[in-house]
Amino acid sequence: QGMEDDEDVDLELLLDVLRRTRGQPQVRRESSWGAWSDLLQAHGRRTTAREGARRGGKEKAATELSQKSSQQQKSSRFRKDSSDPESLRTRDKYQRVQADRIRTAYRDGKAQVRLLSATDIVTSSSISWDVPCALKFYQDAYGIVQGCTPSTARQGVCSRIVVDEFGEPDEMRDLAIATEAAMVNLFHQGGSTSLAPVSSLERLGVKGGLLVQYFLAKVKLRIMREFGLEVIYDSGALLTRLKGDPPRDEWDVEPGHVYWNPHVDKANIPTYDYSALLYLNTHGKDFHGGEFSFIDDDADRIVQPRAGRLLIFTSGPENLHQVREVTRGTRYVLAMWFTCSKEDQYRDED
Ligand SMILES: O=C(O)CCC(=O)C(=O)O
Ligand SMILES: [Fe+2]
Repeated sequence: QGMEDDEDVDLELLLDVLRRTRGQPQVRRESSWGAWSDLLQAHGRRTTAREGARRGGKEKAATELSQKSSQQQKSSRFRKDSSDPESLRTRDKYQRVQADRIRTAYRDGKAQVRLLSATDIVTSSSISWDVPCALKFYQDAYGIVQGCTPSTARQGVCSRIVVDEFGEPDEMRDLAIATEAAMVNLFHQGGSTSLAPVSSLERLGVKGGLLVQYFLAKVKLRIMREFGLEVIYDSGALLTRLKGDPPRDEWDVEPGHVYWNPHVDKANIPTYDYSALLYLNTHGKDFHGGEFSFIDDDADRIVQPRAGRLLIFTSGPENLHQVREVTRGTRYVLAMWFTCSKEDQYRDED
């Protein structure tokens, strides 16, 4: 027993990560501190426009699978916080797929590919890297929602997308200040402090609260546009502060807490479909360490946080990732998750 379910997830698709960019992404290098982007430029030259992408056999198979999936929509159902056997089975299966991905892909000595450094600025509207979707993984949570579930509109292709200057410097600074104020006298786990902003709008103050609501809506619209979706629903948000030198005080409920575990967002909350990270400050300037890394079988692919940078990606096992340990300074991020399941959308009472 045990292993049979794993075959449902088409993980061999993950073995050959397709790297393609869409349109004509442009990246400029900031002249002041740090110097890097040759790798990126080399990458850009090798990529082809998404529209011109060849539809290979794997993608065709993925389309067929997606069509088949839509006919079997009600085959299983995950319910958040539920202990019914179906939900427990789904959660258990998702955790096993995550463990499998970690076992295969998380190891020392891998190639380190920097997709974007903090000093690179994406000047085109966005830059994207495509990865094959783990389609079955999406189906099992609540069925397929055409026009929303990752890849249903895109022949089995999932993505990682970066938009720079999504938030203005002033907005990012104001939100970081509001976050810092809201986190006074809050419990923390070692270097990590998190706050669910939607249920703590008063705590964030008028400006901070408005900024969170504004960016939730703006990010949602951007995801719909980037992925060509008809609908999408909120599924939760978190403001997180990571400190390189965590204070050893009475608010520390878990000294030495490890927040840099590799994980699949959807393995932890099966109804998540799209993940978004809006960085409020900048690697190398405001903090050291704290890089975001996609953990692929062949390489780690790194995006360094930069104030105003939006990183969005599909939440399934095609996007195993980690945030690396912050070694110095303080890092702020607004993380947001979205679902295609109307029934599972975030409600304040949750
Ligand atoms: O802060 C980041 O860059 C990533 C955070 C993350 O992966 C998560 O909260 O699930
Ligand atoms: Fe995550």
